Amino acid sequence: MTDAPVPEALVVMSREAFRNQFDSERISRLRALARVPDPVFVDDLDDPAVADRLASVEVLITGWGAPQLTQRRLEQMPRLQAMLHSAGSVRPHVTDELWDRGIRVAAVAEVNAVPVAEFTLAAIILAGKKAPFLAADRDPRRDGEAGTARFGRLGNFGVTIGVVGFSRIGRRVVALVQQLSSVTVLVADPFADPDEVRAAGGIPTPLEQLLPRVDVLSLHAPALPSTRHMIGARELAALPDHATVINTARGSLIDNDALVRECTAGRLNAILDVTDPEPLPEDSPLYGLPNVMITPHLAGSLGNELHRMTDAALDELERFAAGAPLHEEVTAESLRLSA
Ligand SMILES: NC(=O)C1=CN([C@@H]2O[C@H](COP(=O)(O)OP(=O)(O)OC[C@H]3O[C@@H](n4cnc5c(N)ncnc54)[C@H](O)[C@@H]3O)[C@@H](O)[C@H]2O)C=CC1
Ligand SMILES: O=C(O)C(=O)CO
Repeated sequence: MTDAPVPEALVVMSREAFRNQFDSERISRLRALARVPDPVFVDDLDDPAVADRLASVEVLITGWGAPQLTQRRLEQMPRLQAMLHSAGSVRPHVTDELWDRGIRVAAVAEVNAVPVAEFTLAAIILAGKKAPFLAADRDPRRDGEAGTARFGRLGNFGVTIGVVGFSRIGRRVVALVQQLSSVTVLVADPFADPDEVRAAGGIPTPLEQLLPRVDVLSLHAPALPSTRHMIGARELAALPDHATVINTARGSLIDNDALVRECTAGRLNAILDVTDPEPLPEDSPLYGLPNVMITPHLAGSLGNELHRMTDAALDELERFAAGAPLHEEVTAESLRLSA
């Protein structure tokens, strides 16, 4: 530690997020790293009762439920020096004014990538076994070969996996699937360095060449205007019969209507941790299909995995307080292609 002054910190997130992310041990660590007058956290920056805290705060630890830090809000925080985001994407919370004012921004997306990649590995293995679909199948013909054939080829030996987005999560998925005994991993990402993809065990492949070759398509690109419906009717039609689409990224990457058509026809299977819209309307045909497994956006953050994100944000606070470089600093430029 240096003799740098101890910064004043405040946690800004929903009450539920705070309860999930900050147990007494982590509140103690926060208090050891920073001056934290009461309240430790606020969920409403517009509450007049917190105006004094905003006037003196130097570091915000943000999370789910935090508002966007607009110019108006930043004017309430004249001493703010850093925003350390302890949840998934920082994008909805930031504005250019942060960087214009020289406020430093850090994220924990690398840490958040770990459980998403692990969930994806599990989904890929189960998709090979067709386990979620066979478990959900209520067709009396499901016993034996006839049952399994409805969902496609069975098994993980020799499968081809298509990874879209050599992102933080995509890279981890490519690394994790190397542990499977015999898989081919194709990677579509126009911004990735092909040598890095090859070094990780993937084969750089343009999306249109990847689609017809995969047993499993796993999406890991960020939600940007350029990625909206990147998997549309044409791309889904290019997938082989019985391929499984895994989406842990964002629902907007897929044209939902086209996916509904393919899955209702029984031609494709899907494992969806994210949907468009989210949640799906109660009458969405996707709910009733045995070839579709839907989880409620849980891949990245649930239960004890939230503590890993809190710890990573507190590690950033420790670095900030010591005047050390931040581990995952976000700049306006680094957000251009990012989640
Ligand atoms: N299900 C969950 O709980 C969670 C989902 N996510 C989502 O997972 C996805 C990946 O997150 P990260 O790995 O942090 O993303 P990231 O921010 O690391 O992704 C950036 C990379 O995506 C790639 N990319 C950009 N445009 C692309 C395109 N058109 N085609 C292919 N690749 C493209 C580029 O290589 C870029 O560097 C995001 O959509 C994110 O919102 C993230 C955390 C939790
Ligand atoms: O915030 C995100 O990006 C998530 O998807 C939840 O971890």
